[in-house]
Amino acid sequence: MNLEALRMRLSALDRQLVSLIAERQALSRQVAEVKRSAGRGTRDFKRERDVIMQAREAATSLDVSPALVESVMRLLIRGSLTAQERLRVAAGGRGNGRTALVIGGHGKMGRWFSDFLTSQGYGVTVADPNPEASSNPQAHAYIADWREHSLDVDLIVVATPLKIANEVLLELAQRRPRGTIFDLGSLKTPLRQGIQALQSAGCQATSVHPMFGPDTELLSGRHVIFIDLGCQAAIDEAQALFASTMAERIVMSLDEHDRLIAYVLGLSHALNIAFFTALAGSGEAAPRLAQLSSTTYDAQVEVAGKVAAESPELYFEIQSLNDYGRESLQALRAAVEQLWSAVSTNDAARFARLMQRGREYLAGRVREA
Ligand SMILES: O=C(O)C(=O)C[C@]1(C(=O)O)C=C[C@@H](O)C=C1
Repeated sequence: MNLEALRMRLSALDRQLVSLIAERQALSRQVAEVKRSAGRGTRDFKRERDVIMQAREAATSLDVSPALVESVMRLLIRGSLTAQERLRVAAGGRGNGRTALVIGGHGKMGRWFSDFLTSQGYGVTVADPNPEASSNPQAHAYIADWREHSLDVDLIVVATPLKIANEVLLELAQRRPRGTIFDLGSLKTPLRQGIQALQSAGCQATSVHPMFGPDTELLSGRHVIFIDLGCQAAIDEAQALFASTMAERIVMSLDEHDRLIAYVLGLSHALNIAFFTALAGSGEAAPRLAQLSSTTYDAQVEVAGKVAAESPELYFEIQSLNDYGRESLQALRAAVEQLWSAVSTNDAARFARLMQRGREYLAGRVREA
């Protein structure tokens, strides 16, 4: 058979594969329905393991790489979970007849949240000075300035950049709206004033930090943090929005949040910024490096590339506005200093101790992917 004929056979097989995937997805939606009426959760880790083991066995008997088949199965299960989670959120119908205002709803997380609320049946109004950028213009009502809104809604989500969010919370506190109010800030200490004003005004307020980016489709394995501001009704209301998702929900205090975020976001961003700054400053070496690769280097470059593409304004806020931010940046300096002194004094034992300590620390916290 010539190349052309072989490629035609491959294309025909690919079409069959795609229609089998469609059939699998349709079946998995039926499974979702059955599990929901039986009151069972969406994710079933034991079943996933069985599905993967069966596929690996079948691969072995057909002389196909079990690793290849396992990765395909994992993608398919992920596809099932995404579709099933969406169905559940929609069927949860929390928003039926309820209304929400998303201030800053045309920003990245604002758009994610507006769509999330719409999928639950909320009537969503987006307030944003930028008229463009709606992900779904038919689905949401739009107003440029939230100050012109009556605020007579069940839910107000503040999704503006951090610098503006504090002002918005202060102004909201003055108007004392009836609905539940929360912001989506990556840091909470810069919002302390606004949050306290909401508390003293007797508003039903909490503060939420979705620990995922705006491109996230599946919430399994993701975390959402809720800040306890002393109003349990607000926490319940905000948590209920995620009840039909697979996201893990965590409640903590405002200070604990920022202390932890200084490491989770602050340190990991800082490390990547240091990495690409060092590479970019490596002069002659930089273009040559692009032609080489190693597993660790490639993985690190991929993460660093994502960090470099993020908003400098947001990333600067995360470094500079956190009351606890200096602590993690200093920890990074101290760590580089320890590495430097082990290497520059040719102290192999000290270097090995650094590696050993890291291995022990990481072994204690590795989770299943
Ligand atoms: O068997 C189920 O319960 C499914 O929902 C299907 C499926 C799959 O795609 O195979 C998807 C998610 C579950 O966690 C386990 C398996």
